[in-house]
Amino acid sequence: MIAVQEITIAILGAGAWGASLANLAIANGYTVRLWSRRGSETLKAVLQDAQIVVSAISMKGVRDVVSQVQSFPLSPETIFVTATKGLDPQTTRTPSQIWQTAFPSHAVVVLSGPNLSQEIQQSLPAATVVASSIATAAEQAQLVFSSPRFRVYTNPDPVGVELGGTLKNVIAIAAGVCDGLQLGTNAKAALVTRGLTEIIRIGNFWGAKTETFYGLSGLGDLLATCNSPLSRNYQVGYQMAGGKTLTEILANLPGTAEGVNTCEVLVQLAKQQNITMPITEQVYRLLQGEVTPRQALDELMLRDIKPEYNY
Ligand SMILES: NC(=O)C1=CN([C@@H]2O[C@H](COP(=O)(O)OP(=O)(O)OC[C@H]3O[C@@H](n4cnc5c(N)ncnc54)[C@H](O)[C@@H]3O)[C@@H](O)[C@H]2O)C=CC1
Ligand SMILES: O=C(CO)COP(=O)(O)O
Repeated sequence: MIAVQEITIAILGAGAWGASLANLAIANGYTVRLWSRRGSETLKAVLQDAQIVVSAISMKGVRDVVSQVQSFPLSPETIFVTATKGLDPQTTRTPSQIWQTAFPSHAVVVLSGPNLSQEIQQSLPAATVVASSIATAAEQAQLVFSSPRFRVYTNPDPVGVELGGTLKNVIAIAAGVCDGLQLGTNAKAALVTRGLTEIIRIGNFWGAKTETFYGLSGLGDLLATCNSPLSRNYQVGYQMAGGKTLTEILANLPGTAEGVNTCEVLVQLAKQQNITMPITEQVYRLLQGEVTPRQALDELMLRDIKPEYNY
């Protein structure tokens, strides 16, 4: 068995999440090299001899970074761990699908869960999920990040785990609007629950398992993000309810709110595939400036009455 000090982990993306993941692995004794496009280390030097490559790049940079990584030699044993929560606007692919397509013979692991980075940086207790079709790769990622303050579960449904983290960002924008308009606890519960129904509906289209969405990376992350002012996506909705424009909000937001772009991709896909996503549609119209927060609420409340489920 290799000692952890001999395992080198390259972390790509030194934003809020990349830095948090680096600290977790360093605390466990791993050799960690952190790369950012504005940092002093080259990508080549960071990738040299890395057994595990973790990507915490925001979605807009993933395809570019993947193609840069492709130009360097890597051992066939190198495992990729992706922690990005977004969708590629051009292909509607998830980040793990992009990594897997570029590196078809490598194991790819998705890391996703209710993980607000500021809480993790304070060593508050949290749990997450590492998912891969290759169980040993997920187990290796589990060892890298597990600690008495960070409980890591394995899971065999990578696309389900990844989509849970990605799709909840759109519902978190709606939750921010709900709180910003002071619509109450009943409204919030209804929104989050119907949001989960919407997530499952489109997630199933992608081939994700329904049960995965009831776990940490689905319901867990939905609850965390829809209830915390630390969430950037929640902040987008909350501040829009307060009358700010999207441009004003994004100009002052610390880091990335992936839900804004994810929403656009989802609306297109839902239209193409005839999938009903009323909350996502209203979030999209709000972000586009087509409706006010109050009009979006009315549109949702005045939809045709119907059964809760089509059993
Ligand atoms: N902050 C959080 O609490 C969590 C964030 N995430 C996800 O992790 C991802 C990153 O989030 P944060 O670290 O918070 O964002 P951030 O905005 O703090 O950092 C983004 C990182 O991506 C890099 N990047 C962006 N475009 C790039 C490009 N074209 N080429 C190279 N690098 C590029 C930036 O330089 C930066 O290092 C997002 O998908 C987010 O949804 C996941 C879990 C928790
Ligand atoms: O994904 C997250 C928590 O799990 C972070 O949420 P935000 O990107 O909305 O800040």
